[in-house]
Amino acid sequence: MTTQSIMTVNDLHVHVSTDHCQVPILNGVSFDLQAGKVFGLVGESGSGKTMTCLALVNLLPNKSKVVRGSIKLKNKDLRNLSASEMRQIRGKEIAMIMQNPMSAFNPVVTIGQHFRETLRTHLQVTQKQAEEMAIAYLELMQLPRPDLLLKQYPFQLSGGMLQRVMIAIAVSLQPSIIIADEPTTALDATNQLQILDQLNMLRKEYNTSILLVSHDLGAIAYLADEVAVMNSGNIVERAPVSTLFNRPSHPYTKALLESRLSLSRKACETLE
Ligand SMILES: Nc1ncnc2c1ncn2[C@@H]1O[C@H](COP(=O)(O)OP(=O)(O)OP(=O)(O)O)[C@@H](O)[C@H]1O
Repeated sequence: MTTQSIMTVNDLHVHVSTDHCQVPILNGVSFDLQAGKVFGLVGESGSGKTMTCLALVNLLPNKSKVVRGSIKLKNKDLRNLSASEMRQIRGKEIAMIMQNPMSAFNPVVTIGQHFRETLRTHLQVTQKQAEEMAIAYLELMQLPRPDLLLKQYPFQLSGGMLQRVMIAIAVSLQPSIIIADEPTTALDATNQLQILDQLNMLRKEYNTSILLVSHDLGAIAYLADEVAVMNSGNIVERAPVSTLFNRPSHPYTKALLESRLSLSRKACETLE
């Protein structure tokens, strides 16, 4: 089967301005995302994973900016788009699922309003059609009683349910790419597995490309086809998932895998 490249990131450099100088945060990051494939991004805290994700959707924090490189979505360079063109791309073409689902929702707005607003911003649908679509996508994410769920407020749902609602909203626009930055970190083990299974279902069902950022190497091994390892704003190694875990070549990758293994060993010893 041939693979289709959806996004190509080439030589991406991001700097943060301080009062005195420009601090490099990303130093020439390159990768591509393929339809129906999961690309995993791993690396220690502060290595630049989140900044990479934010750069792709033009949501870098204040004082930081892309200074070099290209981000091509289906051959269109996102760096040349206006703010309003970029708003159309976010959601419709590229959806983001973040670590803390609660912060993605307005606490005084019901799930139904969130859903309808997202759909009606991007698609020409009536309130009734938006409601029917919302119910269908909540069902797809195996959420019980979607009709009741639409009337509830975010704080009335558990973290796992809210994360699934966020994914349902993201998927309802059938984006080509889902950027999932630590999507399971805030969840317990059962919910973590469910979310990973649902992301897996989405890439198979809709051929969605997924950029999965996680410090959880188990989650990466479970879902990713290819993995890139980041260190200090650089991708130091990139390989198919089984190669990376079985035959890591870069010393930093070896150290990262070893440190996680020794943590698991220590946890097992504590339990013995
Ligand atoms: N809002 C910001 N303003 C300036 N610098 C930032 C900002 N957010 C992050 N940074 C810096 O950018 C670098 C990369 O951070 P980033 O959040 O991308 O790391 P990460 O790999 O996602 O880490 P983590 O796993 O802890 O989320 C770090 O040096 C960090 O201090």
